[in-house]
Amino acid sequence: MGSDGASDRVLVLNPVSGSGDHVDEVVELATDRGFEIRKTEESGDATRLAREAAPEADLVAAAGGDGTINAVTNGVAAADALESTTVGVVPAGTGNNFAANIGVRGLEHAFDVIEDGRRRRIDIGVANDRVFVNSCVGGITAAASGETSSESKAELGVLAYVKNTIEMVGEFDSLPLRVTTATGPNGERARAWEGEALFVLIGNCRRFTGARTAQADVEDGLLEVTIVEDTAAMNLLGGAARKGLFDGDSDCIVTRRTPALEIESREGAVEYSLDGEMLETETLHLETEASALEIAVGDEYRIDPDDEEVTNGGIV
Ligand SMILES: Nc1ncnc2c1ncn2[C@@H]1O[C@H](COP(=O)(O)OP(=O)(O)OP(=O)(O)O)[C@@H](O)[C@H]1O
Repeated sequence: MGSDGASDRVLVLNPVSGSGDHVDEVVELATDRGFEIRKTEESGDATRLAREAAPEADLVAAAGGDGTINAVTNGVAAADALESTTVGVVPAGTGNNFAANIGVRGLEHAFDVIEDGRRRRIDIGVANDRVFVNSCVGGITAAASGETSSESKAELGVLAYVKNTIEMVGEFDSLPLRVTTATGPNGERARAWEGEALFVLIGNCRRFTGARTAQADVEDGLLEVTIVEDTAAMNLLGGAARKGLFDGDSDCIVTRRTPALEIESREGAVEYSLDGEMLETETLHLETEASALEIAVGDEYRIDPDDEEVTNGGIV
């Protein structure tokens, strides 16, 4: 307890995330470590609970999946407390992509990390007026974003991800989009892409290309944009997943790194998934806020995931 009676550490617990069997263990671990526990009772509670807790708490932890982390971060941002409040991640969801990307391996490990781990200030993505930490995806991926199998295979590369999602969804419509990316930190020299997209994938902490690691550099002030044109789907459905495509080295995959972009639909509203939480809009403005969020990270978290010396667990 703080001197004014407010809790220094609050845990926002989603009791229905994942398979819902984490509650007893999380409550025990959190109680032992002096957390005040606030359980969600319905959809939307996590943001409100975090917003109420953040002005007083030094740390607000989110126990749930990526959607709960997203909600808690939005709550801390809404309280205007990102400067003063650290966010902790307790992975109790289905996919737990964000937790894996910041080196948090399980429930007990999460509390050890909060206790002893490093603190890093990472970028957040802002999509219209909402925050995301891991990724924002539009297209058929958005519809399938709750599915673990598709999520975990993202590490295999963008085409494996696309192929898997197509198989899961069964049918899809491509999106007529115009995507304008800023190439400089202040938005100068915009570049535009226009066409039929099967997916548009924007990674903050998460990358969709076939790189060695699924974690993107989340301290570089840039979003990693991957647009998959619908010709890629045709190739895939014909079984022609050519190897070169996995690196984005293809006519049908456009990749950009940018601090800001705008996606306009030329045919009505598009559904996007922000860390698994849905948003429907015709125009989406995305930008990074560099170093905006302080989080507790595990040993396996890499500032630069492409750094050869550290991608193999720190062994040179
Ligand atoms: N008490 C509750 N009852 C019903 N729904 C809830 C409750 N608390 C949160 N939710 C809903 O849970 C969703 C978030 O789930 P979350 O993403 O954390 O878990 P998951 O889907 O199991 O995991 P992952 O995203 O890692 O695959 C939100 O959309 C939110 O509306």
